[in-house]
Amino acid sequence: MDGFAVRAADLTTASELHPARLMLNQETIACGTVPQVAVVPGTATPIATGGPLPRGADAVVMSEHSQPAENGAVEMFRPASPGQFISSAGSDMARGEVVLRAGSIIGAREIGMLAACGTAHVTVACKLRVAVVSTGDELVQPGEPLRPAGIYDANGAIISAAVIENGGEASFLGAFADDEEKLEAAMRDALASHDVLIMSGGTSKGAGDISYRIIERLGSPGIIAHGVALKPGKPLCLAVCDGKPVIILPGFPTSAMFTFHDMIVPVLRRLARLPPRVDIQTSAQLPFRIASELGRTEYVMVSLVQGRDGLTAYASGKGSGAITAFTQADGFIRIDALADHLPAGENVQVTLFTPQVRVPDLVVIGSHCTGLDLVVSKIVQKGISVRSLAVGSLGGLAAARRGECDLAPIHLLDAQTGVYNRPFLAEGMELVPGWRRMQGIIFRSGDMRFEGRSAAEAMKAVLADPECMMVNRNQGAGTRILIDQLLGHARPDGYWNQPRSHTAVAAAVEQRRADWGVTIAPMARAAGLGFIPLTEEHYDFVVVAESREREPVQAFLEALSSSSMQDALEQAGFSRAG
Ligand SMILES: Nc1nc2c(c(=O)[nH]1)N[C@H]1C(S)=C(S)[C@@H](COP(=O)(O)OP(=O)(O)OC[C@H]3O[C@@H](n4cnc5c(N)ncnc54)[C@H](O)[C@@H]3O)O[C@H]1N2
Ligand code: MOO
Repeated sequence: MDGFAVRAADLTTASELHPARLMLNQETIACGTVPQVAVVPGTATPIATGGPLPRGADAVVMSEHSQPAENGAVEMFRPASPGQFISSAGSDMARGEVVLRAGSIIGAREIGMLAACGTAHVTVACKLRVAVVSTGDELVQPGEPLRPAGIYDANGAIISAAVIENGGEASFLGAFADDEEKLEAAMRDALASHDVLIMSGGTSKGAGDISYRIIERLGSPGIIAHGVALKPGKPLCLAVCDGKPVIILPGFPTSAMFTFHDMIVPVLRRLARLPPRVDIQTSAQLPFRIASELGRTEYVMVSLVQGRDGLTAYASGKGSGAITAFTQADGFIRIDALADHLPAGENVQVTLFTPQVRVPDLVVIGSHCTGLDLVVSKIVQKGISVRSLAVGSLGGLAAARRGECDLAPIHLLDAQTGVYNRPFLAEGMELVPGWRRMQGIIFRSGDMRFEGRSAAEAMKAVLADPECMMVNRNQGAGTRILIDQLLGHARPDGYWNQPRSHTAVAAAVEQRRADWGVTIAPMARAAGLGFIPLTEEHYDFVVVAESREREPVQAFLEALSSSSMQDALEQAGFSRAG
């Protein structure tokens, strides 16, 4: 404390009425001042917080409890207990005490400890220098324009970040074309200046898959394993070239990531002297049956939602090439190599990506629509967290019945009544109108088989032209019902091309793999395609009764009905309900 160094025995009778009077010594101790004068009985020395205690003193009195007196004296109004406001040497750390153990990760707090001990240099484990290389003729770096048939290099960024997260120092050396000579030179350079080489792509059976052949020339013993019984990740290649690990991860980003975490992370962490990663698990129930390949341990990413009887784990089900599951999933489940499926209702252990389950404020499960993103974005801006799972209208209805979601967006036509959505409601469900989506025939602008024609005329032109190629939709899609109505018994070329999404239909026409298909107006607009309107589809929201009054649900419904949102939806090509 800022005050006076004293002898406690001098102040035993001090009080407001009868203060103790002490003579001031002729020095003031600031921090960093070495005391010269001893505090003898009847004296006090002014001292600053943190100043070293003079010989003889055994307590400090705060200046607030004192008052200057005449003739170089000071009056004290309170007794002091011996040791008061003094930290003695060894109270923080004793001589010989261990302050930091080998193997500790040095962060701000540990650096503080070292600095306080006066330690400027410590011996640390080197960060592994990890070279990251992507391979494939098709790869384009993020930020560059995507050329036809190009694919953005996601693995370079993913693997570099994952290396850093696990204690390494990543140098991303770029994406290399499938040119054996150049790739070999790049691999040799990378190995010369790094401790580990991690590549991705080109490890399965394709003509351009050359990297694993190069490894055999880079050093001994070479390839240790090529192919693992994992899904995703089968073609993983593990090698050691003259003492340095060389890894080729599969090209598909999901496959690359799972094998990286399963097989590479433990090695990197051990080499970096980091403790093993701690995986946190939680149990959940599966809403659907999941089929699995016999003979390969399968990892499936899942998103968790709170159901009535605990957590439900929705599988992402998008396959090795999909990247969105990473950000939408909460974790993954593991299916034994000897199981060919997991039944609906099965209890599973979910390994979490984050230390806790993130329970969202609002859960939306059902049919996806780009219009939905507009509404969701608006309430996310207000700080409401939203989990939106695209499982189709029927999946949404089932989730609503099980109490797993607050809202289920659906667009289901009841063939008997010709009424949308309402006939599908069960007890405890309410329908809130969403918006309408005009379905129609899409084509490339300028195609005279379609340009300026009615739907009937266009269909006549299509059926008269054997060169005209269509793209269909999957069974069960509302759009498929429309297509079948248009075609009657006709089966034009392309009929068996049956993708599962509006986006895929638009892409097929845009990229000239088909000349026409049926999708919604906003999709045609976004892809710059011509459009012949057919009929309007109703996209509405099932609200689960027990959620109706919840604040996030109210916020969603308010955002939905606001005039600014209705304008934004209209601008995006949707039309108002009702
Ligand atoms: N005949 C067989 N074909 C395939 C087999 C097989 O056993 N026999 N295995 C399949 C499995 S399983 C996987 S996984 C893939 C992985 O193959 P590769 O490691 O050779 O990968 P690529 O063919 O180079 O690429 C696959 C896919 O991923 C894209 N890719 C590649 N690099 C990147 C990157 N850096 N960022 C984003 N995307 C990337 C690439 O464009 C391809 O689309 O092989 C199956 N085939
Ligand atoms: O092993 Mo591959 O990753 O299943 O597609």
